[in-house]
Amino acid sequence: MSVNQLGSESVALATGRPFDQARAEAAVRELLIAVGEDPDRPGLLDTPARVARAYREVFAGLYTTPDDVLNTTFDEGHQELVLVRDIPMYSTCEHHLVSFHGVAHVGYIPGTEGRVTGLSKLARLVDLYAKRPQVQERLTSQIADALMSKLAPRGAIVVVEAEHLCMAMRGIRKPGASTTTSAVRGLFQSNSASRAEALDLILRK
Ligand SMILES: Nc1nc2c(ncn2[C@@H]2O[C@H](COP(=O)(O)OP(=O)(O)OP(=O)(O)O)[C@@H](O)[C@H]2O)c(=O)[nH]1
Ligand SMILES: [Zn+2]
Repeated sequence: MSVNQLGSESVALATGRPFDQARAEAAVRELLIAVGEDPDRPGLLDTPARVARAYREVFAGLYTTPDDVLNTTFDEGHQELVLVRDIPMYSTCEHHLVSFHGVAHVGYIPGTEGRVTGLSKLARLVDLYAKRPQVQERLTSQIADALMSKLAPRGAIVVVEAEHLCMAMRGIRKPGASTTTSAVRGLFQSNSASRAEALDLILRK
């Protein structure tokens, strides 16, 4: 079984520990008490278990590797850009544990053998890294680096556009502010014309 199916043997890559439902529930209950709530009132009785399950889902990428995702390649002989735009993306800011969300655009130029992967695998790769405590810059780079190491393309380009709820619902309170990050590798780094062409396709509305 693939570890990305979140089976009982799934363990976090960083710590080697599996998801601990009981511990997560206890932590949520404790948090409710800390903010002055009564976790035993009827509306909150099931909340710790529910939130723990939600966290397991939101952080599923802690238990998944690119090998689980980029496991299908086709020998298409395609030598030009492959680009999937506007992949919906929900991640979690590691500073405040609230969502940042938006879209990711993922492109690559296949290697000399022209091997390509399934289009859905690019979206799975975005999910894998988004479903971890993250910062947007690292999320963007990790997607590009995984593409380079697993597909050996001539180049990879990733652009993420997101709104950070930690900047919208609290703190500086600027809803609508959008952050764009890019990561370019290989040909897109060395050849400014290729980079400009891809960025034009990616950012064209
Ligand atoms: N570069 C970067 N910064 C982020 C990201 N997500 C959140 N941040 C920022 O992380 C910073 C954390 O700053 P701190 O001063 O430690 O925390 P804070 O007091 O809650 O900061 P404010 O949000 O300004 O109230 C904030 O400026 C956030 O906007 C991200 O993905 N990338
Ligand atoms: Zn934040």
